Amino acid sequence: MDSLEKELFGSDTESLDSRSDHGHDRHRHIHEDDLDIDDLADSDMEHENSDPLFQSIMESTDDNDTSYMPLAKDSPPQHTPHPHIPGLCLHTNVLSHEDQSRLMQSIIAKNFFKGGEQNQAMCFGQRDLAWLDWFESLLKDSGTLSEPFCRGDWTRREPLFDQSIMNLYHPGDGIKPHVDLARFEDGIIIVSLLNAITMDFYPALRTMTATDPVDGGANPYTQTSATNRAPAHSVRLEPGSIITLQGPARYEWEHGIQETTRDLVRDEWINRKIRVSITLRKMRPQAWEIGPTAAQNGVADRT
Ligand SMILES: O=C(O)CCC(=O)C(=O)O
Ligand SMILES: [Fe+2]
Repeated sequence: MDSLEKELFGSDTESLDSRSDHGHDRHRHIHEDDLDIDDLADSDMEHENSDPLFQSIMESTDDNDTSYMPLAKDSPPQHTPHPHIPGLCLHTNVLSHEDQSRLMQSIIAKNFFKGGEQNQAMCFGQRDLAWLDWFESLLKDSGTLSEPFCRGDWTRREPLFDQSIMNLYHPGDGIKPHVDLARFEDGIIIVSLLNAITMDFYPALRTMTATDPVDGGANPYTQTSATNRAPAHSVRLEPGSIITLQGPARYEWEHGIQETTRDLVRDEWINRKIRVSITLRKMRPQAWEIGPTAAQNGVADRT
């Protein structure tokens, strides 16, 4: 456990860890005006060490278990477009341990998951995401947003992101296959922290377009798709990695995470551990006009 503490809060060890659970009663909706602008100021070690989420991360660590994937610190970022899903690109080795620690410290300091009692938090606007400028530079410097992996039309938009969902997964937790709602623009990124998980992709039962009504109106879209479908493709999301979704990957494919405690990775079952993800998106202008109710409905249903 000492090793994880080092990893999280200033480190020279090789790996990080995490996981979560959900339920829609447990969603926490955060609006800019509700938040203190205290960024990392209160993220001192004492606070983190007494935080139940931090404790839970610590408890999920098993020094003898090497199944979680170390982040190759000295490896450069790699950008791998998916061979069968146009617009999906996996970017590995983007966030170092220090980068992940910085984000985790910020999440814990903001108490977004209420010490681990809630598994999803949404932020509208940028005010509570004190790390966003730094993070956008990191994305650009790492080549994650470069052509041909990401189209310039969205990577040059201002602001790049103004909506965020943070998800906490404990072993056994998942997220049902879904296409992200029409109220978000094309160009979505998902950042994986702490531990690896497998994300599955399915051809969408109902595809979407960039011009669908933001409220789903005439073309209602259900987040929850039919069960019992075998995924067409699976992608292993390592800690420190990012996936970018644009075009078909964003509108014509569903993504989801199975509710299971272990994933089959290259013939080997790997137990899940606590994982945190950050999804960053930009609201379509019309979605802001609909107001906070529509914005609140923008959360993926993790029940
Ligand atoms: O947690 C993840 O990796 C996926 C989250 C997601 O799909 C969403 O918030 O829409
Ligand atoms: Fe999603």
